[in-house]
Amino acid sequence: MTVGDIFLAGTGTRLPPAVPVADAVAAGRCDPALARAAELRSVVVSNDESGPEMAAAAAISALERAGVAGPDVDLVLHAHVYHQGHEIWAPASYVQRVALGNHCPSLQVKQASNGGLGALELASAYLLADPRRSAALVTTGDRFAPPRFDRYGSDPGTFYGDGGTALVLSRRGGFARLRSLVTVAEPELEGMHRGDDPFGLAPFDHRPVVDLGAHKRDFVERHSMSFSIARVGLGQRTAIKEALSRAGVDLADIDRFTLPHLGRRRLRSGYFGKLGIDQDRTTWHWSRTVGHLGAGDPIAGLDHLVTCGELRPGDLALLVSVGAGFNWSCAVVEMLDEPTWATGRCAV
Ligand SMILES: CCC(=O)NCCNC(=O)CCNC(=O)[C@H](O)C(C)(C)COP(=O)(O)O
Repeated sequence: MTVGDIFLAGTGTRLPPAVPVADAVAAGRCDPALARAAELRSVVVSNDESGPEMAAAAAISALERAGVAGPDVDLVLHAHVYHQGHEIWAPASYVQRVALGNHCPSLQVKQASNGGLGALELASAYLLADPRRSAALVTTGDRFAPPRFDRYGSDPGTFYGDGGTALVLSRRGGFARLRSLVTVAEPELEGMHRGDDPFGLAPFDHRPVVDLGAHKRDFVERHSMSFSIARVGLGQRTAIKEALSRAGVDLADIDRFTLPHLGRRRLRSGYFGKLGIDQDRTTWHWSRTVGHLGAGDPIAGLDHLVTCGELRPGDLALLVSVGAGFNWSCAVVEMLDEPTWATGRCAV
């Protein structure tokens, strides 16, 4: 999508305290070999707040920064990956009630870890479809808590963190402009997160803990690792290339990259080397203290880069995202102003 006049008016994150990976290793909660390969320093872990509660808190911050209130918002999209705390329930309506109190449509978006940018793409199209619409709220929120999810071992190579993120899109203006947003899909890879398990009747029918490693092993046994690596790499490269092209820029024009909060091994094999991305211009140095926030990595990464003053007016950011399916979204964002929350003060 080459986007017309869609602006980013405000971002917000709600991240709980960081737990050092070394502590998890010492306590026997994290495999030392996985910790050595992932090279994360810590993951943020919620002891009390659920994904929707953290999403709502992030939304309140983003709306305040954007100067946007309930009556201005024409759509709420809440993206998530994992259990939201209740069974038959509407977490998007919870975020809407707590953060907005308005009456526009509110929906959940599930596109695994690509859900944040997937929601951004849908919200952009929704705003462009009707000139009377002016703003949309996109949130993400997840809490990857045990016993059913092992944040260090359920997806070997990725350590998961808990948190909420929010982004306010506006047609009236903002600190940045959405120059392009492209999504590429490859459903041939959906089996990589399903494996050989039959379809169940209820969550966790077949295994007590999420085990994406087992599903990947089943898939690779049938389709080979070379096929998997090649198709995953092709999809990511295609999304990046198309997003750059539609924005009329090259990779060399990009000042900062928000990358998926994967471990270092996965980033090295899938991003740094393959795409020729200088890791010092990415969010890796920060994401290695946070962990994978499910659908929230791109919004959290952008919020971090802006808050830390790493993105200045005129700079370009490439938001790079991937989700089981697979789906890959990439967005080019052009910084227009220095927002008030760009304090330059942030922990890394
Ligand atoms: C909900 C989880 C989710 O959507 N995660 C995003 C998709 N997963 C990833 O991108 C993680 C990296 N995995 C891969 O690239 C593929 O599984 C490969 C290409 C098979 C490599 O696997 P690895 O050897 O790193 O386990």
